[in-house]
Amino acid sequence: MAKLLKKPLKLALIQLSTGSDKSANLARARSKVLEATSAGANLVVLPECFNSPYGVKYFAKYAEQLLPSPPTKDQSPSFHALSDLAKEAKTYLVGGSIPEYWPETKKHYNTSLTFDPEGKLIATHRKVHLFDIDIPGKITFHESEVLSPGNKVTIVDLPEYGKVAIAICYDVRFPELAMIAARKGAFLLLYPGAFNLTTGALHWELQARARAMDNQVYVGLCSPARDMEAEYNAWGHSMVVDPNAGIVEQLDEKEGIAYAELRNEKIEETRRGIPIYTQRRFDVYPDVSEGKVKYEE
Ligand SMILES: NC(=O)CC(=O)C(=O)O
Repeated sequence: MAKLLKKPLKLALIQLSTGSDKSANLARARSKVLEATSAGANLVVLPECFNSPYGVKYFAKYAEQLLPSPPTKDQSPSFHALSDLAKEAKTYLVGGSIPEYWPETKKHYNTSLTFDPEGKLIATHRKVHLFDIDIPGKITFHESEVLSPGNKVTIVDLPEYGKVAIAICYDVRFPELAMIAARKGAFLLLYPGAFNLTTGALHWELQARARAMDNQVYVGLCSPARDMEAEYNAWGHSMVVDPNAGIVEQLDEKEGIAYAELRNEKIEETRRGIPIYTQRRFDVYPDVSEGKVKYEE
């Protein structure tokens, strides 16, 4: 069996307290990322909308221009803060997500930027599935009032470690995306995400464990910390799940960092024990990772 994860990797998910002051959010993210790398993290993840409050009315207000890449500091202070931070901390950094504006098309996106330890941008993922839901008496949310969807599966190859898939929050509910990434060789599926008190209680842990179980890979969900003063109350509970669907680490709702040591042996042991990877019946149903798939490495 080829090694999906070439050597052990220490993952850190930063469950960040965020507020309405973008500069303060960026400064707080910097101090927590440096704390994580001081503790030995090689790959650090920030939450969805880590530089702004999460809400339809905030997307345009906080949006930054990311294209053409690289943007200037005026166009995207967050791009430069993340790039500088990855370099300073000498880490792979998944910059949660930020609201993006592309003036040529006048479209907004919910976009995740990933940087390597030299500060180079190595992946961009625009949230593919927009969070449009209506649970009467509980929560109504329509990202599509402002945002446009991304249109690809995103996989990034970290040369020393292997392939990691990056998607955002509601994307976790679509098993096809995870399955495609896993079948293209990802050892880890990462989702910066901000579930809420309704959907978090229902499905946060279940989604993480289901994606891990279906694909026998590691899964990381990284939430903002809960703020009961904010209009949108994030669920928190950032967590890492192993390839056998076991919870390696899960936070409560407060600010914190979830750490996990990821090892290839755990993937191999899981796949040896329950060998669904070699038992698929593509003569009965199609392989979703083949054919017309838009993805980018
Ligand atoms: N915020 C999201 O995109 C998704 C979410 O909260 C959910 O799926 O539940």
